[in-house]
Formats: sequence, C-alpha cells, structure tokens
Amino acid sequence: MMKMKKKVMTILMVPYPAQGHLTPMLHLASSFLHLHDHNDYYTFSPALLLPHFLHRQISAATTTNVDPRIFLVPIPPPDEEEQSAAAPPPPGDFFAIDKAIEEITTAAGQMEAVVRRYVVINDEDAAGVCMVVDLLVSSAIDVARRCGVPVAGFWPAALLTYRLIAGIPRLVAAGIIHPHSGIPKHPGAPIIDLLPDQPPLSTDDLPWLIGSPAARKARFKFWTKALNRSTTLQCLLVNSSPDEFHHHQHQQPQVLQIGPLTAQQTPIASSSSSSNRITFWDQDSSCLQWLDTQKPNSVLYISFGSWVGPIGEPKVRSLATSLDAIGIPFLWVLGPTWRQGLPRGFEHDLSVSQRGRLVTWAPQMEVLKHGAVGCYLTHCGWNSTVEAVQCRKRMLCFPVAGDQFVNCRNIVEKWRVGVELSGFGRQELEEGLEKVMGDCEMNGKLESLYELSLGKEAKCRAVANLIAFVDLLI
Ligand SMILES: O=c1ccn([C@@H]2O[C@H](COP(=O)(O)OP(=O)(O)O[C@H]3O[C@H](CO)[C@@H](O)[C@H](O)[C@H]3O)[C@@H](O)[C@H]2O)c(=O)[nH]1
Repeated sequence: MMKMKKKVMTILMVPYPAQGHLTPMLHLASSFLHLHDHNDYYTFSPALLLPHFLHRQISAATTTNVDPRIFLVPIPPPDEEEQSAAAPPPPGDFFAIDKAIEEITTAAGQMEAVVRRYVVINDEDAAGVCMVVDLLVSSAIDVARRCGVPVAGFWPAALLTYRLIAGIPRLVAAGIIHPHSGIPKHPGAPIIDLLPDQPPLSTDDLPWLIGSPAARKARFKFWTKALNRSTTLQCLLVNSSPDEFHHHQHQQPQVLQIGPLTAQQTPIASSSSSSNRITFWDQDSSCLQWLDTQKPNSVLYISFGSWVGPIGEPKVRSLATSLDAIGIPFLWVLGPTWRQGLPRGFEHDLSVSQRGRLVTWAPQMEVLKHGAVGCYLTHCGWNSTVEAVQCRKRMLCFPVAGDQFVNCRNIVEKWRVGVELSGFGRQELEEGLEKVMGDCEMNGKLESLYELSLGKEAKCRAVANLIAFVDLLI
C-alpha cells in the first residue's frame, strides 16, 4: 500500500519574554518536532513569535543554539522595524512588558498581520495553523480568535499555581479576597480544596501579592484579565507532570499536563532537545572547573533565577557575611548590579582564597548535575525546581515573589525534598544547612519524586496528553 504523505501543521507559539518562560516553550517546540512519529497524518512545524525586543536580545546572546526546524519570528518583522541603532531598550519591568505586548497584539498590531500571513499560505502540503499561547501573553488569544486559528494556552509553571489563579472567582465568592484588589481579607488564612493532596497554602502565598498595594492590585487585574481570556480556550497545556497531582476537572479549558519540560528531557525526546538552548546572558562555564576541585556534595549552589527582582542589597550583604562566617564552599549567581551589596573586599578575598565563586550566569543544568554540589539555595522558580529534582539535589528554599511561595510549599511540605530558609543571618543559614543536609530520608524522597515526575511512566502519560492535545485542537 502506498504510504500517505504527511501534511505540515504549523504551530505558532507565543512565549512570554522571560527566561523561565522561553525555556520551557522551546522544549515544547522540540516535543512538537518529535510528534510526527506518533501521528499518521501530520508533521509539525513550530515557530516562536517573539516581540522584537526579545528577538534582538536572543540574537545578541552567544549561548543561543536552536534546532533549525524551530523558527524564531520577530514581531514586527525587521523590515518594519526601526534601525537597530535607534532601537529603544527592552521594557524593564512586568508592567512595561505587558504594555509592549498588548501593543503588538491589538487588532492593528503587528502580530495579527504575521499570523494572517501563515493562514493564507496556499501549499498543498500545508495542513493549517494553530497557536499555543503562554497565559501571561493572554492578549495573543484574541489575535488567534480574530484570525480564526485554533488556540491552546500554555502554563509554564506548576499546576497548583494555575489552580490558584483559576480559583480567583471562588476566592472572591468565599469572601477570602477583595474582588477588586485581590488583597486577602485575613492575611495568613488557609486556602483549601484547590487540588486533592495539595500542601497547605495560605492567602500569603497568592501569586499576585508582589510589591506596593498599587502593584498588587495591578497584578491582580492582570491575572483576572488573563483568566477571562483563558475561559474561551479549549485546552491548556501545563508544564507539570501528569502524576504530580491527580487532577479531575470538567471546566474549560481542559487541563493537559504535558511536563515537566526540562533541558535534555522533554517527555517525548531525550537527546535532540539538549541542543535547544537560549540563554539571555553569557554563561560562565569556568565555574565547572572550579567545581571539579571541590569535594563531593560539599558546595552550596545559590541562584535566585532570572526575572523577579533579586533579594536586595541588605540581604546580599547578610548572605555574603554568613557564607564567610560558616566557611562553606559556594557557587553564587549574582549579577553585577547586585554585587554592590557585597561587603567591602569580599570579591577580592574570594579570588585569593578560591573558597567560592561568583558568576553572573551559570550553566545551571551542568552545575546541578555536578557531584560537588550538595545543595541548592533557590528562589523556587518552577524551572529551577524541576531541574533540581532532575539532578536529585536537595533545596534550601528562599521564595522571593509570585508562584515561588507555592512551589516552596510543594518542595518543603508535600515532597519533603527541601527546607525553607527563614533568613540569611549566620544562625538561620547554619540551621537551614544542618537540617537539609542532615535529613537521611531526602535522597530517597528525591529519587521517588524523580521517578514520579520524570520517570518512564510519567513521560508516557505526558506524551499521551500531548497526542490528545493534537486530536483536540486539529
Ligand atoms: O545562572 C543561571 C540561573 C538560571 N539559569 C536558568 O534560568 C532558568 C530560570 O527559570 P526559573 O527557575 O523558572 O526562574 P525565573 O527565570 O525567575 O522564572 C520566572 O518564571 C517561572 C515560570 O513561570 C516562575 O516559576 C518564576 O517564579 C519566575 O520568576 C532555569 O532554567 C535555569 O536553569 C541558568 O541557566 N543560569
């Protein structure tokens, strides 16, 4: 029998312009490339639609390595853009990014023109177009609707955080938060019944409670807008393992857990995805040689992620002083601006003693895989959390903002693979380290969690969900 030629389905993907969002979406794109082995009719051609400032930043980064079958499409296309010499700096904060995105996704904005160009491609091999949109870029859902393109949402973080956001109407109805500001009526009150088997959460963990009262209100508005747009979605791809929570839900959108998507281990591909990497900053790989000189399990790796404001100068100073006093070897990711918080002479002393290393950006996966790293002091960003589990590293948790408090509850209270740090004073750090390194059950717990979320069975279910997504959308 003659084999049918497969048609090409274009998947236009819209990531949010932050490292912790772009990375999992790139892994998802890579998974789509491999889906053709699981589908008799289609192959899939992913293209990432990137705001021009993000595209420019990526093009300038030296550690960009993307499978050539994944297209990176700037919005607007460069010919319509100003000369790069005149290009304004990228938007600096959450609200400026949101404004920039809303501008390119309006009816008159340039994203719609780009999507329409894909829609009209009249090629006999082309099967059509669909879109996958990060919920933080929810205005792109409207673009898809106006262009008549099927669209799914993408949630790059934990399912539990999504359930908190999706639970806003219930939190309002139950009188737990103020309807217009999202501010809890009773700080610290428990939040129950979002997911079976969830760790204890309180109103202090709500992800929009960041910054001043006005900023909190604005973030709450941002989420209610995203939530309203998302209710029109047929399905939402969530970057959590299907086995992480048993989740039965009959609401729209239908949740499909297709993760966790990590470097070198998307559910569907184990090798080729490792070549897909975009990092916004140059990695300092020399720290790996320094790690080679350290004893097994002796080094504390410290990183507070890429996006949300780091911990602030006083905390930087306090952590540096405590590290000095305790004398533990450490590898600390600390950007140049935040180094102003370091005690006088700290960097110089370090370069003489070689007792620790400061880097502006580390090859995090390689660092976490290294046998010298015994523990990871983390802000509990979702990608970092998953990577720590993948590398079976214990965590000292210091959540800073957003979903990180929810992730911390999972790590400390549900999975028991980490300890929450109460502060950066010497005693607090010493006690935290003793607790996390002295727990004899943690290795076993990390192994089981790895198996549950990244093991063979979990991967099979994630792939099955990805296949279900294709059937749903096409
Ligand atoms: O020196 C470094 C530090 C980090 N990373 C990588 O950067 C990513 C960081 O992602 P994540 O841990 O999720 O943190 P953020 O970049 O801060 O992510 C934002 O987005 C996440 C997904 O929505 C949220 O969970 C976080 O709270 C939010 O801050 C990870 O893949 C790390 O491997 C490096 O490669 N080198």
